[in-house]
Amino acid sequence: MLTTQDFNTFNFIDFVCQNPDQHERFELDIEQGKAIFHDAGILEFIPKQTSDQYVCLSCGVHGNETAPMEIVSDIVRDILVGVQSLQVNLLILLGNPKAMLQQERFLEFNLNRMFNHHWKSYLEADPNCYEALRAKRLESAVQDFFEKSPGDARRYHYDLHTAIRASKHQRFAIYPYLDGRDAKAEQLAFMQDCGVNTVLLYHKPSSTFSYHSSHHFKADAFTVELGKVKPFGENNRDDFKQSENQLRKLVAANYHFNNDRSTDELNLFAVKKELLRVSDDSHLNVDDDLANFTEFEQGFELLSDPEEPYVVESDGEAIVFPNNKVPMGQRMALLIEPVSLG
Ligand SMILES: O=C(O)CCC(=O)N[C@@H](CCC(=O)O)C(=O)O
Ligand SMILES: [Zn+2]
Repeated sequence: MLTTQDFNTFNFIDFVCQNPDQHERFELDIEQGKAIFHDAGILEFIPKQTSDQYVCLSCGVHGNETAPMEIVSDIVRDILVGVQSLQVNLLILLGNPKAMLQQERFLEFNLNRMFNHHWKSYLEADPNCYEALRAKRLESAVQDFFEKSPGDARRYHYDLHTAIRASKHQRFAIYPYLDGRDAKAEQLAFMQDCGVNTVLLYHKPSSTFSYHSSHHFKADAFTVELGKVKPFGENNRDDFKQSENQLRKLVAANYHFNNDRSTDELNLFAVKKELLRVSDDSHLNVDDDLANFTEFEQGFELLSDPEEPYVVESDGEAIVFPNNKVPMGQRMALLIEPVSLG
């Protein structure tokens, strides 16, 4: 059991690694309010002063994306110790503890393809599917958290990732489909303040965690790619400092959202097409080390497939997240094009 004496050395990653099957809820009174350990990797902080801001920071939805877990773990320790001010309702989620233990992206299935209730079909096929059970549990944690917020409260969910490959834009975010709502200038400004100068507007509902929070709870939600995947301990934390500092400001209710920041420096893209695996023979003709946002020339056969190949239609079409190792029906890459704010 955790006591206040342990706070100085508390490491959320180690704690979750040691207790991946811990499902018992326990509460601790801390100097700045309350810490509620709901389940493995599900930790809620309630500040002493009531707040109308509900912030969810998730990381480790892919178990090998270590830098965001290190950042979040440090923030947790600093809240417990009292050196990080806690002025918002905060939900911290470490998404896939068992994949993290193995430093793998996932055990069996990609957790970030299971939200928005997509876990149901996986559970029908296998009632013990770890990732499906985890998606269900994470959804209920987010639901309990956001449903406590009054109607006019601010709800935020930043799902922190790192990308498999290098990227022409080192940090970038996916703004999930907004179901007809407008992109928010203040959110794009927040991304820029985090050092995220590239945003990709998603074009349709999806099964990602950020879309789930955006769709069901009208949260301002993003998937944020903060850098490149590296093993624990090998991240250069200076590369992440700017993002970490803004997240810390947010937790301290010390970040002031504003609509007036210029978006001149923002690279905005929209998804033109999802390239899906449609057969066992679907194959992207890209090198393993090809950087995200690499552009292609018209006429290049980007996706080979006997039935549905994709040939680049115009110069400058680019891709992100190319992956030849996805199951049938899942996306092998996103084809994107630059856009400007309407
Ligand atoms: O680098 C890669 O290929 C994957 C990085 C990653 O995990 N990205 C997320 C993006 C989620 C979204 O589209 O909002 C994912 O693929 O789940
Ligand atoms: Zn990821």
